[in-house]
This record gives sequence, structure tokens and C-alpha cells, in this order.
Amino acid sequence: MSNYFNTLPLREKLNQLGVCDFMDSSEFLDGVNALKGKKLVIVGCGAQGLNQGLNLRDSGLNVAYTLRKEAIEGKRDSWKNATENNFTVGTYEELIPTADVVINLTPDKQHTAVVNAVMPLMKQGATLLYSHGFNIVEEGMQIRKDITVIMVAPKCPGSEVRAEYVRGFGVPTLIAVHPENDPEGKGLAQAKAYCVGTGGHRAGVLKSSFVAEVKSDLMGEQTILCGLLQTGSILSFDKMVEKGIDAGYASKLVQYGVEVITEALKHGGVSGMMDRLSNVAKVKAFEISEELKDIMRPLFQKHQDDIMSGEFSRTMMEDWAAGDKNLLAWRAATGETAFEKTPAGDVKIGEQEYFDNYTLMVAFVRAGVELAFETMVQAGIKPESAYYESLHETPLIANTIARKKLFEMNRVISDTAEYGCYLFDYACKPLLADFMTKVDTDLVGKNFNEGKDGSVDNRTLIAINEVLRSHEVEVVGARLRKAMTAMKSIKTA
Ligand SMILES: NC(=O)C1=CN([C@@H]2O[C@H](COP(=O)(O)OP(=O)(O)OC[C@H]3O[C@@H](n4cnc5c(N)ncnc54)[C@H](OP(=O)(O)O)[C@@H]3O)[C@@H](O)[C@H]2O)C=CC1
Ligand SMILES: CC(=O)[C@](C)(O)C(=O)O
Ligand SMILES: [Mg+2]
Ligand SMILES: [Mg+2]
Repeated sequence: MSNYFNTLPLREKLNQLGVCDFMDSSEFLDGVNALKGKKLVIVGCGAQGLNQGLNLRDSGLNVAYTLRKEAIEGKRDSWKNATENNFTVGTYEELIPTADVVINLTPDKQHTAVVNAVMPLMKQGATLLYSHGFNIVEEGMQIRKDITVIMVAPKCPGSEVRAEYVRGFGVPTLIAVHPENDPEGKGLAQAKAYCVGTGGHRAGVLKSSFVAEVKSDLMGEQTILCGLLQTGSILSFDKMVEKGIDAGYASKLVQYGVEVITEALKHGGVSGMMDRLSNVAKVKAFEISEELKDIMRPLFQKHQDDIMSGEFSRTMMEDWAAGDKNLLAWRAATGETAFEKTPAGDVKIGEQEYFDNYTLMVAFVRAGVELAFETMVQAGIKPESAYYESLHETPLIANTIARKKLFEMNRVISDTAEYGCYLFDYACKPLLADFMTKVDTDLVGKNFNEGKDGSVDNRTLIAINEVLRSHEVEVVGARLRKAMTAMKSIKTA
């Protein structure tokens, strides 16, 4: 097998990267009917598997789980997840032959082995569904030609796929039909029905391609969504402790601050988030985020370039072959950071205080969202896809950090995302070393407005507001958020 994307002529590469049609809600009026009464069998019951299955069942669909024999016999977590939620669980031999749709929600590193195990058991004309296109695009997996291959990719961590559904909303989702495998022309109808089943149609759906999803998803998760939130959290905590801020306070500010700050991002975009600062703090946050953009731009571009060329996938698959040596070492090292090891203090922090005392994170988020969006669009990803993959998903990842710090984020996201997160974090921290020497507690840990009379130059403020509001991520975001009529606020810390 070889990287499918790299086999395409440039014209076709650009064509598939550019597939991105925002789907009007009227395209989902048929609901789940295309899958009603069909047998949906999910392989794997982990972050996406369990949560998608719960939503699908609540949407009236027939869902069962098939797990590895050792997972059933060993009563592994996946077996517990499925049985404790009263799902039918069976082996591949028991459930795959009668399945109408087989949903592969196992780790990307296992996809080739899993598909090779289940494909021979799949009945003629069945459908194989992915939630990430890595196996098809980066590994070039070839699927039996009678099988329909589709993708329904939530732009969100598994836990929040369920949380948003339960709130009566959903998460933005990319759907796609693999052009090499749509023999009966039923792929799109099934992908739409599955998307309704997970609740994605309430948040926004893009008709995408396997290529566009992979090349944007890998970029979003490595940079703004996981990598930069990890780097920013660790650097912020270490700076506060270095400057004598109480470690418990610092831990709480970082753990919950990113959730509070990005909740403003979710509802009002970068401008809405920046508007939560005082004018004098906004000017400062703008200035330092401009500096952060200049420092990190080459790293964001390197990540996107390595994703486009297949170099990222090659290095990650080398680690797979080495038994996840780097992934496990980086995971252990992250767990040993002072931030991860310091419990949040029993201290009250008001919602506005998270903005006033954490200007640095506001600057990190603006810089990261804009850089990720700009870099994806420059690489051929359409703005709507780049928006979901940069701005909208950031608060959903932040919700996991608020739950149980970076441990929870790295547990819930895919191993692929976790590997990319560490790759970015280990490159970004040294890049920011000089910048961080200039950071003091006014930017992180103390109220930025303390001792300032709050005056700003009007023309400077007007110019800054214009720059923020005219960025394409804001223009596209305003339009896409208008369609999110069911979006809910979360109860923040
Ligand atoms: N995590 C996320 O939030 C997102 C993930 N995705 C995609 O969803 C897919 C699933 O990822 P995710 O939910 O994170 O995966 P998890 O690691 O959370 O769960 C993997 C599941 O697969 C099972 N499994 C592991 N190895 C094998 C194997 N060799 N054969 C059969 N089953 C196996 C595990 O069970 P056990 O080990 O007990 O057998 C577990 O139930 C991936 O393609 C990922 O890219 C897409 C969007 C977001
Ligand atoms: C949660 C999600 O969308 C990620 C980060 O892409 C993943 O976990 O792979
Ligand atoms: Mg993703
Ligand atoms: Mg991913």
C-alpha cells in the first residue's frame, strides 16, 4: 500500500483538498431513514465508538459492538463501555456477516489490521464507515469493490460528541464518500443519515472528501487544538510558579481558564473573546499575539507541509512500528510536568477574572486560531473546513482540559492527535523560550488592569478592532455560527 494522496496528480490533489460544500439543513429532512432498520456494527468502543453509539441509539438506530476476542474475554474497558450501556457485544464472526454498516472506530494505527480482519466477513454490498480518513488517504487501504466506503468525521473529541448531543446540539461534522468505493451510489444518503444519528446536522455539516478531512484534521489537532493548548498551559503554569504565584491558584487558572476563555470564542469568535478584555488589555493581547504569530508561523507551516507531503504520517508510522516508543515517552513526560502534578487550588476564581488574569492565554488562542486557519487555507483547505478545525473545536478540546487537565485531553483525543500534539509541543516550547522571558505576572496570574488608568489611544483601538473583525476566520465564522441556532452555553468553572 502507498500514500493515496501522493499517487494523485497535482490537479486531483487540489480538487480533492478543495471539496467542501456547506450542507443546508434541508438536506437532512430524511433524518436517519436511510439507515432505519439496518444493522450498524461498531468495531471498537472507545472515545468515538461509545459516544457515537449512544447518540445513534438515542436517534432510533440499531447499534451493536464487535470487539476483539481478548477484549471480551479480558473484560477490557471497551467491553465494559459497551455492556454497561446495555449494548449487544459480539465477536467479528458473530456480528460482521449480517452487518449492513461496519463502523471502524479503532485507533488509526490498527486500521489496516482491523479492516483486513473484518473485510472478509462483510456481506456483499455492505458499507464501511470511518471517522477519520487516515487509513484510506495516508496508507492507501484498498477496499473490496462491492463495499461502499464513507466517512462521518465529528470535528470534536469523543466525549463532547455525546455532551453536545445531550445538550440538544451536536458537533460540526465532515462527511465524505470515497470516490473509489460507491458502487451502488448509496454512500451519500447513508453518510447523511449517520450524521443525523450522531446529531452533527444540528451544528453544521460539510460535504468533504477523505483527503480534505485528513489534511485539515491532522493540522488542527497538532497545532491549535491540542499542541498549542498543551504548550500554552504548561508555559503559563511554569511562569506563574517561577514568579511566586500560589501553585494551587496557578493550576486552577490554567486548568479552567482555557475553557472559560474559549467559551467566549465559541459564541463570538476571536473578536468576542478579545472583547472580554479591558481595552488596555485588548491592545496588549493584540500586540503579543502578533508577536506569537510571527514566532510560531514557521512551525505551523512546517506541520502543514509535513502533513501534505506524507512526512508526518511516515514518522508517526515509524513510531507505530517501534511500539509507540515516542508516544509513550512523551505521554509519560507530560504526566510529570508540574502543571499536571499540581492539583487545582481550593480558591474562588470569577468568570471575568479568568480573562483579566490570563491575558496570555487569550493571546495564545488568538494567535493559534488565526495561524491554523491561515495555514490550512493557504494549503488548499476551504475556509469553512478550516473554521471548524481551528476555531470551533478549540473550546471542545478545552472542555477536556477543564475536566482532568492535559491527561484527559490526551486520553480522549485519538492516539494520532496525541502523537501530533507532543510533536508540536516539543518543538514549540524552545521556540517560545525568549518570548517567555519577557512575560511577567501582569500577563498571567495577576489582573492586567491593576495600577493602570485604563486609557488607550482611540485610533489604535479602532485599528485593532478592524484587524480582528476583518480576519477571514471571523467573516466565515459569523456565517457558520448563524446556522448553529441550537448551540448551548456550558456551565463553566
Ligand atoms: N478520539 C477522538 O476524539 C476522535 C477520533 N477520531 C477517529 O476515530 C477513530 C477511533 O479513535 P478513538 O475513538 O480515539 O479510539 P480509542 O483509542 O478511544 O478506542 C479504540 C477502540 O478500539 C479498540 N481496539 C484497539 N485496538 C484494536 C484492534 N487491534 N482491533 C480491534 N479493536 C481494537 C479498543 O478496544 P480494546 O483495546 O479494549 O480492544 C477501543 O475500544 C480513529 O480513526 C480516530 O482518528 C475522529 C475524531 C475524533
Ligand atoms: C478530537 C479530534 O477531532 C481529533 C483531535 O482530531 C482527534 O482526536 O483525532
Ligand atoms: Mg479532529
Ligand atoms: Mg484527529
